[in-house]
Amino acid sequence: MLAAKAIDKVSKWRSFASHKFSAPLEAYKRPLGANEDCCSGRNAVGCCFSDTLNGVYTMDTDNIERQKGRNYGFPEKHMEDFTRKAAQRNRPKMDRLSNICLNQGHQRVCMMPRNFSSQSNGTPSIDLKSKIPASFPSFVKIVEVGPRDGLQNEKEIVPTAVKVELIKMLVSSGLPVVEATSFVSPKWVPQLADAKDVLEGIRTIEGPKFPVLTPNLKGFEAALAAGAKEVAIFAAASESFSRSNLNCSIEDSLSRYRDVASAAKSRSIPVRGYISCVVGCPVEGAVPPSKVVDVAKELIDMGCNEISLGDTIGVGTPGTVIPMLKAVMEVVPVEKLAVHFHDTYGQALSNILVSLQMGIGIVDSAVSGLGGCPYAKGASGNVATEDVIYMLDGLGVKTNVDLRKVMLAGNFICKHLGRSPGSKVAVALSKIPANASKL
Ligand SMILES: CC(C)(COP(=O)([O-])OP(=O)([O-])OC[C@H]1O[C@@H](n2cnc3c(N)ncnc32)[C@H](O)[C@@H]1OP(=O)([O-])[O-])[C@@H](O)C(=O)NCCC(=O)NCCSC(=O)C[C@@](C)(O)CC(=O)[O-]
Repeated sequence: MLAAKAIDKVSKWRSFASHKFSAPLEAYKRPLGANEDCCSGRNAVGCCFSDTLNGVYTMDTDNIERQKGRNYGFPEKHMEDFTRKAAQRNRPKMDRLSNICLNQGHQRVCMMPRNFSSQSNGTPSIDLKSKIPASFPSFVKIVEVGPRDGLQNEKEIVPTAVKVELIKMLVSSGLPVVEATSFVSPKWVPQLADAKDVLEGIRTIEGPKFPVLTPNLKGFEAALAAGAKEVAIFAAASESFSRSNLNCSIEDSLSRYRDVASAAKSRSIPVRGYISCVVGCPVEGAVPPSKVVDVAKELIDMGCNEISLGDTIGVGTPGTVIPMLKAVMEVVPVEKLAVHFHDTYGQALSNILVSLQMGIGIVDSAVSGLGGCPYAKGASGNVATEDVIYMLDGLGVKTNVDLRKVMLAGNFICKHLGRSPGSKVAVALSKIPANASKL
């Protein structure tokens, strides 16, 4: 009797599962018909790029219609509308956008020309510049944070000579800013206890900027004594994270930073301000944009020349990042804003893309996707510099950074750390024969 009931339950589940999962999956495998849209929805550019990159792109719109009521935790107004009606509404826009990704038919990727580079070779068959929003920057400044954000979280302490060599390799790639180290308490972050020696090792390098993190006046004075010419202060939008990272409240940290900023001003030292947990905190969960705005305003008022908005644990998506950026842009001019995404859920590039579309022209990243914060459990590495450059090259956005040289730096540090390079670009290129790649 019991067995019969169980069999009945299993067969009901099977029929439910086959309806719920196989039908959409089959639809996903099916190539698009001539009259079907490859992309639909308000955030159509992101959808085009990410989904075409996954290969064949089709949608079971009826199934999506059924699931439309589902909310994945974002406010309704930020939900994407993938319905067939939306597709029809967006048809003219999509017709224009489809040129970006689909000149090669409905079936395959748009970002992978045969030479395995994201750059078009020769004359581009499509005019990308005319497709992107006017606010999209033509140049992006990449702030390389690998030697600091990347190495602060490594279990094994990396020798100073290796750090110095890494910085030199990164500089040789053309990176304009390489965050070198932190002058924080060595009890809190022993990995960067050699900050003074690292700065000594790069003292003679001219050209790029080497900002260092300073959590208080003690760190600021030590950094200047060691030759630092730029510093960064780092606050949080979440009270809990501030306490675990800095051992004090947000207000107390800001009060310390006012002292640092005023000391820096008197010596003409530029100060970058970080805000951590701009969309989510490992303890408090979702962080409302208003909290980020409050801290951003304080940092800008105390004289920071740049504010870097950090998704410390990498939980953001365009759905949460866009409203946060919109709110912060009310109090900080867009040219002073940078974005700093960790890639825990694989959303970093999408988040960067929407940030660029909103006019932001400064992006933080770490070679080979190194990184994570020792006081943010579960945070994965930063977005990989290689992947950011690959995307920007593909968009025709200038960085003046040589991707191959960044990859060499990535190989170097990963070899030292005993792991394979972590960028998607490095993984992809490792799978194709060397002579097939013209990257
Ligand atoms: C802020 C403190 C110092 C407070 O730490 P505390 O224990 O509250 O401070 P304290 O004043 O009681 O000092 C404790 C000891 O540290 C010394 N000390 C105090 N300050 C310094 C200093 N500057 N340099 C060197 N030593 C220092 C101080 O002299 C004393 O030494 P003792 O008397 O015990 O021998 C500590 O919490 C700290 O160092 N925190 C830094 C944590 C950190 O570096 N986190 C990672 C960077 S943030 C991040 O990664 C996020 C970001 C930026 O990437 C963006 C994102 O992704 O969101």
